[in-house]
Amino acid sequence: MEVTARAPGKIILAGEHAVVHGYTAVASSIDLYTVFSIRLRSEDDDTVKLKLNDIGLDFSWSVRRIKEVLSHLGSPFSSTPTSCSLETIKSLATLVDEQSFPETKIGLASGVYAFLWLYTSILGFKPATVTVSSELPVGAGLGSSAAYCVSLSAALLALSDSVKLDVSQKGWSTFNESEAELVNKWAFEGEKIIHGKPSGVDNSVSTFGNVIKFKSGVMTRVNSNMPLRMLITNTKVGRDTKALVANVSARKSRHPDAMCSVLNAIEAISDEWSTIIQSHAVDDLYLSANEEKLGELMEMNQGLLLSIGVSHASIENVLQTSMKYKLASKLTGAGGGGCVLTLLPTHISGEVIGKLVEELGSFGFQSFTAGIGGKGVQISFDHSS
Ligand SMILES: Nc1ncnc2c1ncn2[C@@H]1O[C@H](COP(=O)(O)OP(=O)(O)O)[C@@H](O)[C@H]1O
Ligand SMILES: C[C@@](O)(CCOP(=O)(O)O)CC(=O)O
Ligand SMILES: [Mg+2]
Repeated sequence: MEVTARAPGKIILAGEHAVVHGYTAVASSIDLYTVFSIRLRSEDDDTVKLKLNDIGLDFSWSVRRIKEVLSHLGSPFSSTPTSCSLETIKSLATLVDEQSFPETKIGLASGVYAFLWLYTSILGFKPATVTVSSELPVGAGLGSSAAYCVSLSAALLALSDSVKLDVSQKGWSTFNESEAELVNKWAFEGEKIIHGKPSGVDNSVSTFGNVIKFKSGVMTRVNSNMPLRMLITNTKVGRDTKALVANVSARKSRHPDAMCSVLNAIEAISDEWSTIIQSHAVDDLYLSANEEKLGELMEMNQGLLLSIGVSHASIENVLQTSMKYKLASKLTGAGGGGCVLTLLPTHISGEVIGKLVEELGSFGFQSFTAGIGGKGVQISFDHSS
């Protein structure tokens, strides 16, 4: 039997970075998925194979070697989500180094550590072939790391004794609330390995889907009543969430009062976002007034993100280009490159959007739209082999 789990990426509508420091963010899932498939191998086949299709890397460890390197942990099984210690990360790095990880892709190694931690903690030392592929750009602000950790945790838990799923179901099925909570907690432990200090907003929205408000580890569902359309532009400038989050923390310790004011202002923007999208548009006039307000909030949020040091020349380029078409934009995710959101109000014509996309394309950027606010993590079972 093969288990497949898929988890969506996300856009942060307001409040990235501030949310790491306990201030509110509003985020939504998007209909681009990361998919993990796990096929258990027979017990006498001593290998765990990992195929990372998007980054073109394959790994193969013998179960015996994994056991040997992690022997200090005793039994790896844990029914409750557990953090990976620094000592264990070092051991996991040994396992990865032994497979001669290419120097040029070393920034991706933490995803493999997260895999090994979640795998051994949830499933123990079972031989298997594991494959991942994603529709999300990796490291571009659309929450690929969270979608990776959520879909991996979901597939592993589906094979463990911790959750009891109906494996005879056909097609995609969802987890119940407490199972989803367990998936979310394990995924957060994986995000910690990749990000250092994640807020938890990305793994929560990837697990539960839809639109959420998130503050100090607590998620609230937001009933969006607005038809939101965003153009997502990938500047293709690479960046690393862990480094950007650490830079903001360093700026906060250098200028605590100024940063506190900025982060409070971001929180006010997030709160207003959630109020506006929950309101029912009584007519077109009301809708376009609300769209205008959201555009202004995006401009203000972007200005504050610039002030905390996470914008980038490529992001500013997207902002200026979209401004020519009187459209508001902001970065999404950690910034420093990656993706930018441009609000597409209902009145905007397809022709104008086409022109904007073409102009952005002339800089080498790639623009696309995605469905906003769909389902969270899902699972499916294939009995054909
Ligand atoms: N499909 C994938 N295959 C391999 N690694 C992945 C994949 N998706 C995410 N990752 C891991 O997540 C990291 C990117 O996470 P991050 O810097 O938080 O950016 P984002 O979450 O915005 O895409 C990568 O360096 C890699 O370790
Ligand atoms: C910057 C931050 O708010 C969002 C990071 O999102 P991403 O990894 O860039 O998709 C960090 C966090 O909330 O954990
Ligand atoms: Mg991430």
